[in-house]
Amino acid sequence: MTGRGTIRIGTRGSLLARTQSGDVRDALIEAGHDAELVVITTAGDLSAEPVEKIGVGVFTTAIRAALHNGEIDVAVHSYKDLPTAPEEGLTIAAVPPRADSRDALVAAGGRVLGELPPGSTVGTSAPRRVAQLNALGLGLEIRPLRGNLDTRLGKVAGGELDAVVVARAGLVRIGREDEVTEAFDPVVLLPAPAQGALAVECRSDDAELVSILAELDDAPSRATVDAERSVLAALEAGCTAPVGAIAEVVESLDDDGRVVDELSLRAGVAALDGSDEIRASVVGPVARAVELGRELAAELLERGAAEVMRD
Ligand SMILES: NCc1[nH]cc(CCC(=O)O)c1CC(=O)O
Repeated sequence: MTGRGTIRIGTRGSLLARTQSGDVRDALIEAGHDAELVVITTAGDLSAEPVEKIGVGVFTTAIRAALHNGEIDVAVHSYKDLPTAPEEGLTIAAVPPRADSRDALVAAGGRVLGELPPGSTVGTSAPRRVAQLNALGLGLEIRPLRGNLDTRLGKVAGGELDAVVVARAGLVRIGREDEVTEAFDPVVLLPAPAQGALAVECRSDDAELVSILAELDDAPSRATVDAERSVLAALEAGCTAPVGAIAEVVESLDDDGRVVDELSLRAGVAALDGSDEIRASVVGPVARAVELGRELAAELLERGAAEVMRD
């Protein structure tokens, strides 16, 4: 037990947010600390507008404000929702073991993507998903989609859409992974940088809490997220940009035949209408995660990524 009293964890009110914050609370309790959830309503929860309209960071600003003013001690974010710029006075003290980073299709009739005929309606608002789905050239009708996961899945069950594309991790967290009809290999659809990862944040000057939370950190998960977000930052793009990235820790053999961990990173950008797409990949030391991301972004830019994203 710590002498500091109950650790207050700020969370959005959605089932997904409460579940993932609840996991962090449970991990803290498991480690012998007192912790509780404090639900905070964000502008993103109140608006049905596409995220590109209401702005990057819409889900996280209110929670960070509560952290700054001391209403809460810890914020648990979906890492992919965080702007790439670091927040003054706050520290990401832990990246817990990451969930599946892949995007998932939930289609009527249990169909996979290749079974959807041209003209099928597929709901998703993320420009990254729109662009990559269009680039596949399947003649799909991409429709805007917002709201919590329950609302999104309801559009398929209710017959309004033939399919939706969402993050598989979100469905796993709310116990609805059974509804996934296809988990997209990144070769088909590159996930959002940091998808499936959590960022556990606290005030930088709360040294005691920084070290308590550090016990929840998973180094490989942090390395993959650092690499992916480094691509995004170097492209000067935000979480609503048509940028996909996935990093994985893979085993390889060094010059002496010893098994060593390396970081494999793939990333790409696509034009919203699918008319153009650029992808690249790199493999290197895990300790160079951020540099590898920057190098990959530089290659993408050299090959015209800025122009592709503008189209
Ligand atoms: N943009 C919304 C969002 N932010 C985090 C998740 C859940 C998955 C995750 O933690 O990456 C989702 C839903 C989705 O993209 O389908």
